[in-house]
Amino acid sequence: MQAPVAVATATDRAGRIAPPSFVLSRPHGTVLAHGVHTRFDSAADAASALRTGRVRTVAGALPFAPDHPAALTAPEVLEHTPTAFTTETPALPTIRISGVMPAEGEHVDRVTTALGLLRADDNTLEKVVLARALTLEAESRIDPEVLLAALVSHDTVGNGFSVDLSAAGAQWFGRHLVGASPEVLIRRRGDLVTAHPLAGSAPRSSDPELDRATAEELRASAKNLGEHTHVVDSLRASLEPLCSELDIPEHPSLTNTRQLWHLGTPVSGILRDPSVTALDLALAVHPTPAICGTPTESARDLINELEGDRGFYAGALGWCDENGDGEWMVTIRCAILEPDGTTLTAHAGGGIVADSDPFDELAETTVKFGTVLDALGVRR
Ligand SMILES: C=C(O[C@@H]1C=C(C(=O)O)C=C[C@H]1O)C(=O)O
Repeated sequence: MQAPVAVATATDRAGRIAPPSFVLSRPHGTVLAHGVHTRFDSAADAASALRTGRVRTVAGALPFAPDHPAALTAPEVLEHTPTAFTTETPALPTIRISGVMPAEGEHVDRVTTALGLLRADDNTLEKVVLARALTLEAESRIDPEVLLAALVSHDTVGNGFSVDLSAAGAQWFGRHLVGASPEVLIRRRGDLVTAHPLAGSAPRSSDPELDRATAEELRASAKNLGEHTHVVDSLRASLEPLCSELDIPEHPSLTNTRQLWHLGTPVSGILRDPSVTALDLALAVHPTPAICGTPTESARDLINELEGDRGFYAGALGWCDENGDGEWMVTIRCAILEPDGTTLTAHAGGGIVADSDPFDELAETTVKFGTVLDALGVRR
């Protein structure tokens, strides 16, 4: 294992070294936010403060529901390091599953309800992403940085994040969002805009032949290709007005995590107006049908009715610098750590279309929980 990355430090009022309020580890580098210059619970305010130069940089998380409070901070220092967050794999206390929300049968029922709407002759709903949650209990307190280290060291390419949600207000104070998302919502570097939407999933296998066969089956699956098309079409519609050139391959390619195969499409475009920042772009494309559905409003209403408030699950997290550059990930394969440091709530969901099977959908969420559960050594 490599030595930990050197991190610039900020101190709190008592002079203690404060941990970074935001860390996003990616294969090509890590971004850390230190100290707090301004907190924003409104993404629109943060976006306008960036555009007008009132703040130089912003990092944090956007919720699933665009009208709910965001957890964004203009930090004192936004630090970039050239590698993934490398660290020793930490020792973790025993963590066990303490709750399943809703019960598995209820998730199957919710998917069945959605299928009734998706299959109705007079219905316009084409896709909806339904999720469920697990609560986890640790035997002793865990720091978010330790969870981050565990997540990054379990991820095959070094993805991982930890975000202090305090900026979103009293309800979120002291809570942290931790996870390892494989999905790039949007990235801006100069006038180059890229995204890597994922939709369509199949479980990995330890048998290499079966693993390959599953991947090839996914690539040819009409149901999964259909799920994927919704996301690509939505990104095209959001990005076309903002980009002078937009390159979207006709067919998705295979991509994987330790637990899953996904269909993914590398999207790239050239930004028309250089004053549009990475945060503006994230707000323009979120929520995509990878985590919400098609049409957006009907899917969001159904999610609200069946699941209630998702908080920061299925939102976005990332950063934007003084040049307007930045990277935003889709907030999946994640959990919220409570201020007590021992309770976590993990979420996982999947896209439902007319030819989905409710039990396969339940199984897909179970595999997706694996990202967090495997990294934290939770026995199932
Ligand atoms: C919603 C999640 O994942 C999303 C849904 C996918 C699908 O339905 O196939 C695949 C990747 C993600 O865009 C999740 O992990 O919770």
